[in-house]
Amino acid sequence: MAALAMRVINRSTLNAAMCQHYLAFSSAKLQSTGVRASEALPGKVKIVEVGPRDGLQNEKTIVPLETKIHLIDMLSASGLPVIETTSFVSPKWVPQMADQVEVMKGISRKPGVSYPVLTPNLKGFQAAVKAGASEVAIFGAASELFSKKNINCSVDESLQRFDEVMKAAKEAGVPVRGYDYRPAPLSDLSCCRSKMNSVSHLCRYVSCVLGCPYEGKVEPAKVAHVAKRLYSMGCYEISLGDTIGVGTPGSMCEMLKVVSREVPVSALAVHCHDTYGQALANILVALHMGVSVVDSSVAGLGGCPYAQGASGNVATEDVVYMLHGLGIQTGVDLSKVMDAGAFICRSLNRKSNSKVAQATCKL
Ligand SMILES: CC(C)(COP(=O)([O-])OP(=O)([O-])OC[C@H]1O[C@@H](n2cnc3c(N)ncnc32)[C@H](O)[C@@H]1OP(=O)([O-])[O-])[C@@H](O)C(=O)NCCC(=O)NCCSC(=O)C[C@@](C)(O)CC(=O)[O-]
Repeated sequence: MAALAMRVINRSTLNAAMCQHYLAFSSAKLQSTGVRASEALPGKVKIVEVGPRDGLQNEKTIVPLETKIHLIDMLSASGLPVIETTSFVSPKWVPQMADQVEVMKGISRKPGVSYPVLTPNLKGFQAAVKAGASEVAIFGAASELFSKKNINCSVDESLQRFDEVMKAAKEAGVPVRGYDYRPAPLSDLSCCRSKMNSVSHLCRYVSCVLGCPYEGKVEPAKVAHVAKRLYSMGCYEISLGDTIGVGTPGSMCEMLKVVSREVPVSALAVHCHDTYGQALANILVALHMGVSVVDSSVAGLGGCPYAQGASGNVATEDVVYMLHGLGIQTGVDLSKVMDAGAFICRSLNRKSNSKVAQATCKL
């Protein structure tokens, strides 16, 4: 009994210390900007829906093309501003994404919505542009072993490949606005997107920012190094991926503190998998620290084929529910996202991972 009490005390002391650390950092940051704590959360958040790509890439059975297209069209009808649509990666590595050109052809592009696609190298970039992609995402990692398993090269080699993608795009005369484009305030995004619809620009991922399935703990300095390189290459948005969902509010806070010394927080997004049930708490910490772009996956689908044991992304339904509950605007119609979630779960013959969808079903 005494041992149990001691464990409880130790844990609460630890939590209190973590909280104090987080609050001290937030309030120092807030004081320097003159903002009161109650006003600290962003008024608007951009949700990047990754379900059709991150959500489906790990499915063992090939999802029919029509299902993918219908899912994307349902998601765009819900008001989501960005829908990561597919990957231009090797079909030998990720067979589920082999229909990328047909997916791009089949979707009904809604004005004002961005449909980025994943590209690991020059070959993928060229194919994506040929298929009419208006935005591409490159994806690196903060962990050497994960980089090797995921894209078959070291972190440095991957950065060289991304640099090549940038240069080739420039030489080929492909307008890559990512070089000097910075996201406009969210209120201006719709006009900005309509101007960007015909161009390609680059954004995105650093994986394993809070832990690696092969290396364990990842130092925030490594994350900051890769994020800084991507940012200085011209990526307008760097999404920090907790690929295996091991992060906690404490480690998220620590990592963001280090990364935001190198990359402005306005250019950072968070991408949280929910393996340990920490994703919403981690997102809330990120919002308090100034992040206003959040990745999520409808019905909490997903996982990375090269990160065994990683569960899906945080569910879009749950993120929207939390943000709206905090009075934060997203422009997303929750009931329509839930319809999209119900559709894909029926198609895959599986229960939704979204708590909001589960709760609503029971009501
Ligand atoms: C990067 C490669 C291609 C290197 O793969 P490789 O085998 O080292 O490449 P290679 O250059 O030796 O080429 C081998 C073959 O692939 C072809 N190839 C080469 N490039 C392409 C391409 N772009 N598209 C289509 N085909 C391609 C190439 O033409 C050749 O074909 P072959 O001559 O054998 O017939 C491979 O490792 C790959 O495709 N990896 C992708 C892995 C992946 O998609 N992982 C999941 C996404 S990452 C993720 O989920 C994490 C994230 C983003 O969500 C964030 C988070 O949660 O942390």
